Amino acid sequence: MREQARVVPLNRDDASARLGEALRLFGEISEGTLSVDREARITWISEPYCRLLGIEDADAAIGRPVEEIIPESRMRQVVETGRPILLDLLNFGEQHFVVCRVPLKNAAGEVEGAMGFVFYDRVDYLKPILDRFQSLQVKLDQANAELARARGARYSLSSFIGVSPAIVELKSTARRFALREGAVLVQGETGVGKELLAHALHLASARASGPFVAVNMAAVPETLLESEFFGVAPGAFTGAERRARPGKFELADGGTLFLDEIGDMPAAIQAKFLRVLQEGEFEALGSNTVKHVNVRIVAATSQNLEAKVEAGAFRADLYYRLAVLPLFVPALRERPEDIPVIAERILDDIPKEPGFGGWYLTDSGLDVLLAHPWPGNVRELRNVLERATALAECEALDAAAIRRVMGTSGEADAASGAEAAGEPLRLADAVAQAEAAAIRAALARAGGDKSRAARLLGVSRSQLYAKLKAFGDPA
Ligand SMILES: Nc1ncnc2c1ncn2[C@@H]1O[C@H](COP(=O)(O)OP(=O)(O)OP(=O)(O)O)[C@@H](O)[C@H]1O
Repeated sequence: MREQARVVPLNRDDASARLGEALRLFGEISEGTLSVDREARITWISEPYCRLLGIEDADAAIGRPVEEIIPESRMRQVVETGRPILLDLLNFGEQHFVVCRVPLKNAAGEVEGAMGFVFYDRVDYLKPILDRFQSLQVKLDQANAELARARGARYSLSSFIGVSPAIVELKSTARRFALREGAVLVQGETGVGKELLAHALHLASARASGPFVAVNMAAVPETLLESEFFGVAPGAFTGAERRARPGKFELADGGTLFLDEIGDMPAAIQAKFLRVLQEGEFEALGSNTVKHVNVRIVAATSQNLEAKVEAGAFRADLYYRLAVLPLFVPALRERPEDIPVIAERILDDIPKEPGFGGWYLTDSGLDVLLAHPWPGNVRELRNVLERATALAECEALDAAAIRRVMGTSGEADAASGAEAAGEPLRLADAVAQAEAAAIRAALARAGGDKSRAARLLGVSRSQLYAKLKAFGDPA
């Protein structure tokens, strides 16, 4: 038996009597009823509604602000605006209710409170819409969970391998910096693990459960950087971009925004960026609404940013904002004691052949690694080991197995490995070798500045970046 709603007597005149009758009817078909006073404090709640909400003592709810009992309630909005919300979905924990909320007014038209009616899925005609809503909600939750996983940081400080005094000290400084809120600037040659360190900083910070969002300045075409960072308001452009799109700042709200290759940030974006760092606010493209975000910045560069500032190619004020907490990752050749431990970890991660015990370096193999200058640092070391294991005949990697994939120039190159092994050189490999050589020469002439190197090569920054990624060894 459904309980009759005990509606406040409203028979002061005909109109209020009719309203009272309507409310009673609503109360009869609804599966829960609630009333609040003009301060949105609960004045009455029906027993079925208490059961739906899992409330044992209805009296204990009386007099409490409605949000204390139903956090997502919008009854306060109804008493504040005097306008009903005739059809709405209310989330309560895992449950979703269809609700209807109406204001209660006195003869003078003043709001005295509000009534809310709840319809659960036992009401047949609501079942299809609730089922559909619930299945969409499940899909949305799954998509959000996947997105959060993809955006989350993957590497903690324990994945940053190193036993050299420089790395031990770097990790201890990073641990302290992680707990602070200032921007971190990670500097070091390409492939030394700056991105890995950025992930680790995020995971060791109070923001660890928030998003980790990365943007590579060199990989995004200059014309798209602004929308990438600040997002696009609905209708900002015609055609494909008609829909709103959040920018990386918004996506990183409550977490960390990692800016890789910060030295490549175009001057036009630098000014806008500085404003966000100073004021914590920005406007999406095509919008004049200011958005506020709480984002921690971790930036990385393999260029000498101070020299860029002196040359006027990077704003000094932005540099000081970014380099509040500076970290420097030394090159691999300056810490040879890290090579055996990093190599061991990399080999552990490489899938083993069935029946194999696992990859390992012989003394002569290790000597070759120790003698190499590693211009591409740990990334190059990883590539060498991956290639060596791909071509190796047994699990022991000796000097010959390593040299074979290092090429005569001492750099990792699968094609030259094949050549050395007497295998025919495919045209694609030959082209790739020539491209890699041209890129290395351009990077050397440009002092590691990828924008300049791209100009020298006559390609865009993003094209150069794509090539570097494809070669796996940008040095
Ligand atoms: N200390 C380390 N321990 C384990 N792996 C490492 C270490 N340093 C770097 N690596 C690995 O080397 C590769 C390159 O690292 P990462 O991309 O972080 O370098 P980077 O300095 O950001 O390079 P770039 O400047 O080219 O973007 C990654 O596969 C990373 O996991």
